Amino acid sequence: MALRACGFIIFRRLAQTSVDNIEYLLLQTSYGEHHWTPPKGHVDPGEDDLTTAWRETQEEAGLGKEHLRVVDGFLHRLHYEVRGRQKEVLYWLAELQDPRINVTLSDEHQDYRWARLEEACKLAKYKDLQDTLKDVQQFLEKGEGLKQ
Ligand SMILES: Nc1nc2c(ncn2[C@@H]2O[C@H](COP(=O)(O)OP(=O)(O)OP(=O)(O)OP(=O)(O)OC[C@H]3O[C@@H](n4cnc5c(=O)[nH]c(N)nc54)[C@H](O)[C@@H]3O)[C@@H](O)[C@H]2O)c(=O)[nH]1
Repeated sequence: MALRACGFIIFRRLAQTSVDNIEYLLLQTSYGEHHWTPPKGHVDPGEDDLTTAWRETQEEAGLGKEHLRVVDGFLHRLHYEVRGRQKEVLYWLAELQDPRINVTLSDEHQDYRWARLEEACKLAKYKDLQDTLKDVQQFLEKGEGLKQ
């Protein structure tokens, strides 16, 4: 069976009225190649996808429903291979309501970064993830998904 993981692309705006200061949250694994991704993780047996996204975001970043506003109408799917197995990753989009809220990491990650698009794309070195972040940026720059 294919691997399946779910999570959130989380962004914050330091000035809530502007779209030119959007930052994305990326976490760096404390294992393997120390790669950077948004919070996400494997779907447990019987768990629905969005529940997984919330659970993993809480576990990996310490952020929950009280901190995040989910953006309607955005869901991206990535497909890549991990150790010879196909993996599907679903990302919803959410805004950190108060940009001053702290991120709390678990043992699975050793660092995190709030990064603007260009830096986020450098950290997230996979083209499919970079393209997803660029799509998010365009979506937000069109004014979609933003609460003024
Ligand atoms: N010690 C150790 N332990 C590990 C290791 N590996 C896992 N653990 C354990 O698993 C638990 C985590 O479980 P969850 O949190 O539930 O799941 P996920 O969040 O799904 O976690 P993963 O890290 O398994 O999955 P990915 O992020 O998908 O990375 C897998 C590979 O895919 C590539 N890759 C990543 N992102 C992209 C992308 O966007 N685009 C493309 N194209 N490629 C991408 C990249 O090459 C990468 O190496 C940890 O607690 C560990 O116990 C490991 O190497 N050493």
